[in-house]
Amino acid sequence: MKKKIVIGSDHAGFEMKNFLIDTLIKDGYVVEDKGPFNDSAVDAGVYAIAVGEEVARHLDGTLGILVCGTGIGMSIMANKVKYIRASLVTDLFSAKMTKAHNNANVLCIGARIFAKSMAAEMMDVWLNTEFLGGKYADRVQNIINYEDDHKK
Ligand SMILES: O=C(CO)[C@H](O)[C@H](O)[C@H](O)COP(=O)(O)O
Repeated sequence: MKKKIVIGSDHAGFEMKNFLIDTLIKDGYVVEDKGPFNDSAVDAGVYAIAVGEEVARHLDGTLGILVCGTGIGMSIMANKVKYIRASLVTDLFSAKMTKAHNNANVLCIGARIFAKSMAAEMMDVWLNTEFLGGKYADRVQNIINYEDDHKK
C-alpha cells in the first residue's frame, strides 16, 4: 500500500490543496486532510502544526504537504515541530534533492507562486524520490541528535 499523506493549507492554499488531494487519491495514496475545509481566512500556522505533529507521530513513512500563499509561513512553523524536516520547494531539482539528501518529511508549496500543474509535478518528484542514506543519513541523524538534546 502507498504511504499516508497528511495535508493542510490556509485560505490562500485551499484550492490548491483540494487539487493536490484529488491528484494524490488518483495516484493511490491514502490522504488525511487536516483542513481548513473552506476558504475563510485562517492562520497557516495552526494547520502547519496539525500536519507536522501528525507526521511526527508516525515516523514510519507518513509524509506531510502544506500549502499557503508562499509556503514560507508553513515551512517556518512546521519546522518548529520536533523531527519535522519541512522544505519549501521552488523547482523540480530542489523537490528531488530535499528527499534524496535531506529526507524531508514535509513539503511546502506556495499557491500564489505556482500553477497547479507545477505544484503537482514538484509533489510527484518529491514523493517518488528515495532518500539516499549513507553520508546523508549521518547528516540527518545530526539534526535528530540536536533535537533530542535541545527539544522536549
Ligand atoms: O506565509 C504565509 C503564511 O504564514 C502565506 O503566504 C499566507 O498564505 C499569506 O500570508 C496570507 O495572506 P493574506 O493576506 O492573509 O491572504
